[in-house]
This record gives sequence, structure tokens and C-alpha cells, in this order.
Amino acid sequence: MRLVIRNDYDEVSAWIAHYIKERIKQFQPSKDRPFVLGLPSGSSPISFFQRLAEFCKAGEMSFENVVTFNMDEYVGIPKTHKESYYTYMNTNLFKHLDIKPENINLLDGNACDLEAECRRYEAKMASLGGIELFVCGIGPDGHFAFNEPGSSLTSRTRVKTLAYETIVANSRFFGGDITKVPKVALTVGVATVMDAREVCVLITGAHKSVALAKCVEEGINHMWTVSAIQMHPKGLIVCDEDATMELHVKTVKYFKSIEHVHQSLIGKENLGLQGELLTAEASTAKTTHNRGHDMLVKQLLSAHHATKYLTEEEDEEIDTDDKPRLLKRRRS
Ligand SMILES: N[C@@H]1[C@@H](O)[C@H](O)[C@@H](COP(=O)(O)O)O[C@@H]1O
Repeated sequence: MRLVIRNDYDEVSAWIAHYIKERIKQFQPSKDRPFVLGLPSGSSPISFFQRLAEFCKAGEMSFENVVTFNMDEYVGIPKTHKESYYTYMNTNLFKHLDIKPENINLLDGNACDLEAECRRYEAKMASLGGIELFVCGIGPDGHFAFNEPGSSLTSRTRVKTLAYETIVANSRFFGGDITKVPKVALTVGVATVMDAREVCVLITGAHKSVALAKCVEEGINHMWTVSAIQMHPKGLIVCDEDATMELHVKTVKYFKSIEHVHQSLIGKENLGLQGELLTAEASTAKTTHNRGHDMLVKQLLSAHHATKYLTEEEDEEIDTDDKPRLLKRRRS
């Protein structure tokens, strides 16, 4: 798992927006091979949505061959309700993009047969070959989508009763009146999200710091459903400094050191893309002209996942040009 720590919410949003842009560009989607993107709701994504809209407007990227799937939808409020996720997504993102309406997928919380609607949604994802990148937000109790504490880690898209904490938290969108918050929703499951080829979780704010610590430092637990990301082969968490409040200092230093090495080796190479945003695969693909460098990057990136914590001294040395020696030291 990769943990990227940025100073604040703005930097986290910028990072995620750039990351999505680069992933879509690298994928080179076409009509027959679209990029399938999973998207979250909640207030956290709003800033990265705005940035994606700006990229699109500036012609820096296109959603023409992107298919989206949203995570969840309330049951029992009209689609056009100002707090439905349908309205939220259109207002905050879709109407600002060049995305084709038929490429937008949202659960229908007013379907006559809600269970059939959930099955339809899963089948549609599967028919497109699954989700390439699922971006998630979380609640302070570590839920993502509406996978509340205690949700099965093998759950799929289904009808879900909301936890009291979630109803209280979301009442801010319903004039602070918890009686107006829907108590039931449709949501993708934990396994639905974890089936994506890559999962990126956005976590900001001190109120989510306990959830981040549970997710990163403790075991996989259905009471903190986002912790399921530990089992994902390509899990990425992007958080701000405030959200790291409950992490051990050594955990923060460890993940920062990994990012530091990643940038010093990949980011400093002018590969035509922003180094820090590259996935390991994309980095290596871009360096086939240089097999030595290719091997080094591959080795170091896999070493990241296996090494012990860096000492202060090693951390200082990351900037040296003696990369092979550094690699050797880290493996010893
Ligand atoms: N169903 C949504 C989740 O998908 C979202 O992650 C969470 C956090 O929202 P916020 O980003 O506003 O903290 O809110 C709701 O419960």
C-alpha cells in the first residue's frame, strides 16, 4: 500500500486530480476500450472534481472515453432532490465535463426492485471489464461508500441501512435535521471496490485520523471497512497532515521516506510526466530506453514494500546519486 501525505486538503485534491488525469492519459482510452472510473460522493471530493473540470475546460484531458460508476445513492428521495447523489454528481462534476451521458452510471434509489437494481449495477461493471481506478472518500468511522462498520468485507452492491453516526454526519446536508436524512441507501460493496484494479482513498481532516490509523497500523477489520485496502495489490491512500494525527511518528516517517525515494529516483528523471504521479508500471514503461534505470526503479519500488524503516541517516542519504549503494543498504 502506498500512503501519500500532503500538507492540506488543497494539496491532496490537487494530487488526486493530477493522478486521475495522468492515469486516464496513460491508459489512452478509446470508444472500444474506455477507462472505467469509480467515483465517490461526500464533501471531500468537491475540490478534486473542480480541478478535473478545469483540466477538461483547458483541454488538458477528456472524459469522452471515460465511463464512471458512482458508489452509492440514497433510497427514497427523488432523483432530482438537491441532496441525491444524482444531483450532487451532475452539479459538481458531470455537467462540467465532456463525458457522454450514457457513460455515467449511478444507482437508482427509486427502482421498483432495489435488489435487481444492485445486480444490474454489478453486471454492468463486469460487462465493461471491471473498474480500472476506484476513488473513495471515507467517513470518520472508516466507512467508504455506505459500507458501514460491520459490513462484510466480501459484500457486493446491495441495499444498506445507514449507521446512526452516518445519519447524524450527513444531516448537515439536510438542514441539520436527522429526520430528513434517508435511513437506507444502495451502495457498492467492500468487495466491489476492492475488485478494482487500483483503489485510491482520499482522507483529510483530524476527525478522520483515528480511521486512518486503524486502516494503516492495525489489522483488517470489518469495523473499519476501509482497512480492507490492506489486501489490495494496488492500494493508495492520499491524506493531509491533519489526518496523520493518530499515526505513530515512525509510520509517518516511513511512508514519507518511501515517497522521497520514489521522487528522487523517478521524479527527477524527465520522463515527460510528473514523476510523483507515476505508477510503478507507467514509470517502468516510460524507461524502456534505459534498461539499467528500468531495473533499478523496479527493484527499488519492490524493495519499498519489503524494507525496514529508514533511519534518519539513511533518510538524509536518499538525495545522493549513489543509488545502487542505497538499494544495497536498504536490502541488507
Ligand atoms: N456515502 C458517503 C461516503 O461515500 C463518503 O465517503 C462519506 C464521507 O463524506 P465527507 O467527504 O463529506 O466527509 O459520506 C457519505 O457517507
